[in-house]
Amino acid sequence: MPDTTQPETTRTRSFRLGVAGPVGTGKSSLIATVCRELADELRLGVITNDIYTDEDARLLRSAGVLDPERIRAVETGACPHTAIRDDVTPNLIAVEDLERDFAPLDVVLVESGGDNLTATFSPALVDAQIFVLDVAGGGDVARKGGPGIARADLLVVNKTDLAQYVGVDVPQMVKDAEAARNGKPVLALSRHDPESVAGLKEWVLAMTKIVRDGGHTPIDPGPMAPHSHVDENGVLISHTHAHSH
Ligand SMILES: Nc1nc2c(ncn2[C@@H]2O[C@H](COP(=O)(O)OP(=O)(O)OP(=O)(O)O)[C@@H](O)[C@H]2O)c(=O)[nH]1
Repeated sequence: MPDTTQPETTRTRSFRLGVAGPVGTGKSSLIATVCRELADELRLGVITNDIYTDEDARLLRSAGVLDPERIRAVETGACPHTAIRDDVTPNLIAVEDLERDFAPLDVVLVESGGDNLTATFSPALVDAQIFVLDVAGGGDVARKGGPGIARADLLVVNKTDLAQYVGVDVPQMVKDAEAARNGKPVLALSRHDPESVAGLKEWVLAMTKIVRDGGHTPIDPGPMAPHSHVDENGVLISHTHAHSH
């Protein structure tokens, strides 16, 4: 018997958690880790965003960490931040379809396409967001700031196992990140370090509870910085201010 004592929204609406960050910092791997660690405790779904392919979704399905049908891809066909900030409709439809098909889901993880340091999710799409950096991008990245680094709900400094090979001082990088974030949490993570993986698991569980209890207000980390990129026809597109597309 369906539970008719609760309003529709609370029965089908999941905690929507965005994962953004520059190309290759480990967003898909982090989502795979969350699924591996929490699939027994939480009912999970995943939406990936790629520009032209469903590669990230296929990679996650092949990792065998979640029922493959709970992992769906949105092909953005445009620069990744458009689909997570400016026109979130295809992503919202994908999230709502997943929530309906597998109701009730506890958490839907939405992976952004790899972009630059400035891409963050709109609060219209996700309730909270993780921004992922990695040590291989250089120890000074955290100091450079940007909306994701400064205001995402969690900043992850990933692949700490590689720090020794790229000459990065992880505690210093974390300290710099904390200084840029006004007390918001920073997690040094490596999938090879069980203690750090436990820290990630703990954060997701705690945030799930806070969002479920209505104790969290989604925030917009801030507008895009001016940037340019080449579209599929090789034409240079410049976005010179926050709302240029
Ligand atoms: N050494 C190490 N490598 C990692 C770790 N996490 C991810 N990687 C590797 O980093 C590379 C990129 O990881 P992905 O998870 O595909 O990164 P992504 O951010 O999803 O990449 P895009 O979707 O292309 O932006 C892969 O070769 C991963 O195996 C980690 O904790 N330690």
